[in-house]
Amino acid sequence: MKKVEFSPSLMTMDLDKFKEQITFLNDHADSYHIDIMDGHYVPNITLSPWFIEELRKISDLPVSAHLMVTNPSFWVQQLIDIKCEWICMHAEVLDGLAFRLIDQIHDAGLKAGVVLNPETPIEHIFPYIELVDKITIMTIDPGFAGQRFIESTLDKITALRELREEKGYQYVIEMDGSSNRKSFKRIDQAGPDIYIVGRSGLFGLDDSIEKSWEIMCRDYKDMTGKEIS
Ligand SMILES: O=C(CO)[C@H](O)[C@H](O)[C@H](O)COP(=O)(O)O
Ligand SMILES: [Co+2]
Repeated sequence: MKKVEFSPSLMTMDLDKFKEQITFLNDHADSYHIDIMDGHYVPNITLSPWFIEELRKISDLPVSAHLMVTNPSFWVQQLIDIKCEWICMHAEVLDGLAFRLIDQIHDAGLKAGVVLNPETPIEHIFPYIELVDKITIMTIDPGFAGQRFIESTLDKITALRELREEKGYQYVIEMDGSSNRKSFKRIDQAGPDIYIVGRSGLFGLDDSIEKSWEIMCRDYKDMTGKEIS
């Protein structure tokens, strides 16, 4: 059974404890989730390629950029330039661009992901599903932490797992949005490979990142019976 991975969403970390939290998470998390928003695709602005370069000064963990932007071509090149391991684009802004950008990311030796909003069906990406390395299912409306968990989106995770099994596709499945004690059980039943954990599932649990991680592990075990190794 492949190990489930946990990827902290650093837009929800405590920036006044940046070095302390990253130093601890380097030994516990599987990767970092970096939300890049342009204030247009979503009404918010958060992290950036510059933030990734600052992070890389004290971390070697893989970085996955979640692009919530209207013009992905602009941001993809910037992320290629800094060799961001995973570049994940919203399917809703890829019409006429998907094959070109996925090729561009792969030609740079990096991994291409696609992200689906709650109302976007998995059928939307069928034309290029066999090309992507990761599919992220938004379990909330994008743009902010603390949003309502949309349970019906979990059906897409189950469908993607079954499709991967049936067709032999290679993508990993990631969930993004309000994963925490209240939702872990239902998310686990859907079966993603990667959990994004943000304020509600990790950083907001305690003032100490060590304690927050301990509480998250306890919450996950209480709700799923599984250890976060
Ligand atoms: O994409 C995002 C928001 O649009 C973020 O990666 C996460 O969903 C967000 O950080 C989740 O935080 P929460 O406290 O679990 O809501
Ligand atoms: Co995200």
